[in-house]
Amino acid sequence: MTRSTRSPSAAALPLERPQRAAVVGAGAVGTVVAEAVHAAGHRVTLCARRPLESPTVERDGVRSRLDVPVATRAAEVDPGADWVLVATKAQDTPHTVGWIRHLAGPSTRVVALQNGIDHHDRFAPLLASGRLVPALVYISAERLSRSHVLHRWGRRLVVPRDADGADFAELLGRSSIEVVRHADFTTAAWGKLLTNAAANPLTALTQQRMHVLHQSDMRELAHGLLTEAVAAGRAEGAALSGADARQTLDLYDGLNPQTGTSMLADRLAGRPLEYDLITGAVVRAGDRHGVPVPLSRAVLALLRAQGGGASRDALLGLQPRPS
Ligand SMILES: NC(=O)C1=CN([C@@H]2O[C@H](COP(=O)(O)OP(=O)(O)OC[C@H]3O[C@@H](n4cnc5c(N)ncnc54)[C@H](OP(=O)(O)O)[C@@H]3O)[C@@H](O)[C@H]2O)C=CC1
Ligand SMILES: CC(C)(CO)C(=O)C(=O)O
Repeated sequence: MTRSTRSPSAAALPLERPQRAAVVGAGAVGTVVAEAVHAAGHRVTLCARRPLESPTVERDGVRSRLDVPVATRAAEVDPGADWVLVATKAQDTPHTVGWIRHLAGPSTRVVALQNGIDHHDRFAPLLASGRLVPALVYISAERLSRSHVLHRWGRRLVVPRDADGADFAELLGRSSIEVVRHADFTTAAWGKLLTNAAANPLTALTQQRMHVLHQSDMRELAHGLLTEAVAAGRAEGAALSGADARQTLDLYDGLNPQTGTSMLADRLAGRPLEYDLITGAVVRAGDRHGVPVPLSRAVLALLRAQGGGASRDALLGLQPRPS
């Protein structure tokens, strides 16, 4: 689980001026984070692959329009942004290369707002300029339509505890999103992966919302998947224990049973699933270290059999899928 290392002594210095940010991927997370950057007083452009009219975020029954420009081609946006925030699904990352190469200059920070543990590997082939800031997303949001995002719960992003992480915290300092800087990002990333390791595949495979995990046999399966993920993460150097698996089950218990996951949303919409990013990561780590992960392997096979996923090579940008 995420352990906050935020401390007053680690506070960021104020950024010199309103920053210019581009959010690539105007979906659930991208729209919520763009709204926050805008609310913090910065200039934001939403970069979408198709025209988008009047993006709105709904929260607690209130729908707010996000009044920022939407671009559909890189040439419509000035190069040299201070921040490029990428919030596409992982398998779409290679296709953001045109945006990133156009928008990022030497001092640009490219923030990867995606699930998974290998943000650096995923983005390294795409960055010709600028620096990557991996961000773990504790924001649950769902696209109800292309321009209507329901923000269900969560207002936290976790980044490494370094200078770029400090600037990112400052960027969102005057928004309702909290940026937590973590000194041990491997542990933070595996802690975040735990939140996904059972909930995402099990909701997607059953096409049920979180209430499915209240069923005793599904809860047992969830606990098994989480225990495997803890073991694989530990072998990779993450400071996790069985308590983290139990805390993740507690987190699931505490959620509104009608909450979904990003993978369920993709399954219901017939989009590719990020299985390689989540269950695939557990299986690969298990295999690397000789840690048995039979449940994760079985779940990975089931997810693959749904079709429409993305191979590891595609995720790393080595073999881009056709648009
Ligand atoms: N949703 C959630 O609650 C959470 C999601 N996450 C993670 O955050 C990341 C984003 O997820 P989420 O917001 O749910 O995803 P969505 O599917 O809601 O949004 C992704 C967006 O990216 C756009 N996109 C894809 N390719 C490109 C491209 N080449 N150029 C511009 N835009 C592009 C899509 O466009 P189009 O509209 O055309 O499909 C879509 O609008 C994922 O890694 C996910 O696992 C993490 C925590 C929670
Ligand atoms: C934490 C959780 C489960 C929140 O929605 C998530 O990360 C996802 O849906 O991908």
